[in-house]
Amino acid sequence: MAESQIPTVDLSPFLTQDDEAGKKKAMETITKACSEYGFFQIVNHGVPVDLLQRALELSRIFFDYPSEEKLKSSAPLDAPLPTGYKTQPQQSPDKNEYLLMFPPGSSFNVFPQNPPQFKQVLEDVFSKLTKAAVVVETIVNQCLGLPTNFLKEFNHDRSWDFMTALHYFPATESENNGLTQHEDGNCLSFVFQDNTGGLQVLKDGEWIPVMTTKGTLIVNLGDVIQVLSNNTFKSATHRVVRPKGRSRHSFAFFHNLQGDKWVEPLPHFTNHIGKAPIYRGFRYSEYQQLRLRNKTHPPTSPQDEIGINHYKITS
Ligand SMILES: O=C(O)CCC(=O)C(=O)O
Ligand SMILES: [Fe+2]
Repeated sequence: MAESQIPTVDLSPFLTQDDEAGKKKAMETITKACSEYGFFQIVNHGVPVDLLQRALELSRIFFDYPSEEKLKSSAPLDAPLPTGYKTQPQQSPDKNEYLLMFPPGSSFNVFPQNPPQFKQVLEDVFSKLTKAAVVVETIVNQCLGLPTNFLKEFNHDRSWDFMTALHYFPATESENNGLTQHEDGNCLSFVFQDNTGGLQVLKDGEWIPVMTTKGTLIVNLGDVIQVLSNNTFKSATHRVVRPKGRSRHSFAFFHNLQGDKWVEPLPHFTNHIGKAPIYRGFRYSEYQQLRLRNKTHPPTSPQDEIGINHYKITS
């Protein structure tokens, strides 16, 4: 029987106290989790618990509206990713609908008019999660033994960060896929979900259900960190399974890299330690476009989706 929880890390030693022992303990837990499977959860992260709950409530109200209302906040595809309300293509195995936004103030954003408080709450959650992500990125930087502020400087442009509010439809008798097994393409992702559960992480070949308590944020590493660290830290494999008889609501926040950035294994994890690079370098926007195509034109077989192995050096 698999352990039913992923490790929980208290971020207060980094935010409010000068607690060296607390920091050390947190870093040991994060290093272990990131080396093995790329997932952990955080508490005392600085994002108010009430705000996270409010966002889930308003999201539920929004997704309960009829299609005509939701489609009012649908936008054409002119941003790095489509913003506003979207449904998955008919042939997609992912049975969800979502609302996507870039940082508050981005000209790409299209917000629903209703419920009226939704826009403000989405913007507040986004801003708070941005701050939490910078803190976690700094900790990951330290866990990887990189020079101080290396990741912060490498990933200094926040304009490609994005967030989705997700609604998963209840499972049918024959089928329960909500979001197919995948790794995220970005640097770090944060997820919070309602008490329905359904998020699962692959750990030692077993799917572990991630049940969260109110206010806990789930963190997973993405492909950019895996490539930069030459597989020292893992991009987490995860999926969403839909329960029967009830909808599921969640939010995913993507601490993302600006598209022009060049991504390749860092010398710290290659030349400096006499290890061959596992990936060839690539421009991040190219990878994001390939991944977007997986969504807009889902391949017949999910195994044919393009992931980070596209850049793996094979010989
Ligand atoms: O809805 C969730 O819990 C996870 C979402 C996710 O993994 C994603 O959007 O990449
Ligand atoms: Fe994901």
